[in-house]
Amino acid sequence: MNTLLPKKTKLLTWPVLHQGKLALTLLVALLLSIAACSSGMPKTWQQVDMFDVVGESAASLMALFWLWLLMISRPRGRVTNWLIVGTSLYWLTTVLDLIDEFIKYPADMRLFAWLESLPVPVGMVMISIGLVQWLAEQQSINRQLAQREHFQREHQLIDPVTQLYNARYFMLQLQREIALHRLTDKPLAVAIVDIDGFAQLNRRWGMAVADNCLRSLAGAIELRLRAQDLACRFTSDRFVMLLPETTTELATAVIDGLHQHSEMLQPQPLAVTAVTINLNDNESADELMTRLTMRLDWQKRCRYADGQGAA
Ligand SMILES: Nc1nc2c(ncn2[C@@H]2O[C@H](COP(=O)(O)OP(=O)(O)OP(=O)(O)O)[C@@H](O)[C@H]2O)c(=O)[nH]1
Repeated sequence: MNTLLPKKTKLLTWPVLHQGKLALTLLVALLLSIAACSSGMPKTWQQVDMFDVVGESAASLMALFWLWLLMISRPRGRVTNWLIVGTSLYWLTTVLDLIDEFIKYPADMRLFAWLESLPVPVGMVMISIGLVQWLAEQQSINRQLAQREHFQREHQLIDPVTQLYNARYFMLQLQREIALHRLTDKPLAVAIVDIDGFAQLNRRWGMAVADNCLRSLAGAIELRLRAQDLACRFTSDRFVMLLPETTTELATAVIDGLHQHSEMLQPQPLAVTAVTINLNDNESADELMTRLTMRLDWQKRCRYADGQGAA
């Protein structure tokens, strides 16, 4: 079952936006009916063809229903005007057609015969123009919706605190870079940076200060990267860097610089543990990241054992 469809369509909504057009159409229908009835003589019951009456009534009711649907569903505008005026013309001719079943006009009176037939093609042409413009309008709306959806998808990949891309985006880019690495065989390095004692920093200074620390570190990381590199927030206090065409020596220099930078950060100096590794042959993105985080955890244990990390 399609759960996107509304459970109940409200057909009895008053067409607030088009009540002027509705009133005008009904007034014209009334005037035409009075003019038609007063211009001819009523037919006897023997002259009335009930099959025709049923057919004409159904056509008239359906046209009125289409008009109503347009009026309750469409906004004001050019496309709507084409559709409503065209459908109104068509409906008015069906009303005259129905009256014609009960009224016999004088033989020399051609006016109502014309009014019954001429507005039909005009109305049909207007409806067709409206439908073509409706199609163009719908395509434009679809394009806008697609752009909005793309924008939202992009924003789901961005960490709201640091405005860096998140882990999901990092993994997508890593897979892409690994595929490129296999073609070019150029070195590919990844680095991970973890703040020491971030939970304690949170407890001591509060969330707002801790968030500022995350932003400062994110800024410091971005400062050290080249245009082709990528930095992302990986988990709570962990950042990852993707460093294409980078040897271990170069990547180590980047994270050494980051150590110095983080110790001078405002509002709070940070101690960080950082590790970098290069992609091995035939290694997948997941395997690379598992190796990287295992190396980081080992490094943290060593730092804490040496008394360098936070308590
Ligand atoms: N301010 C802030 N804190 C966060 C955010 N996301 C996660 N945290 C907190 O970050 C802390 C991370 O704790 P841990 O993973 O133990 O990190 P740690 O205290 O640095 O421990 P080690 O990594 O072993 O040094 C937790 O207290 C989380 O509640 C965030 O967006 N902002």
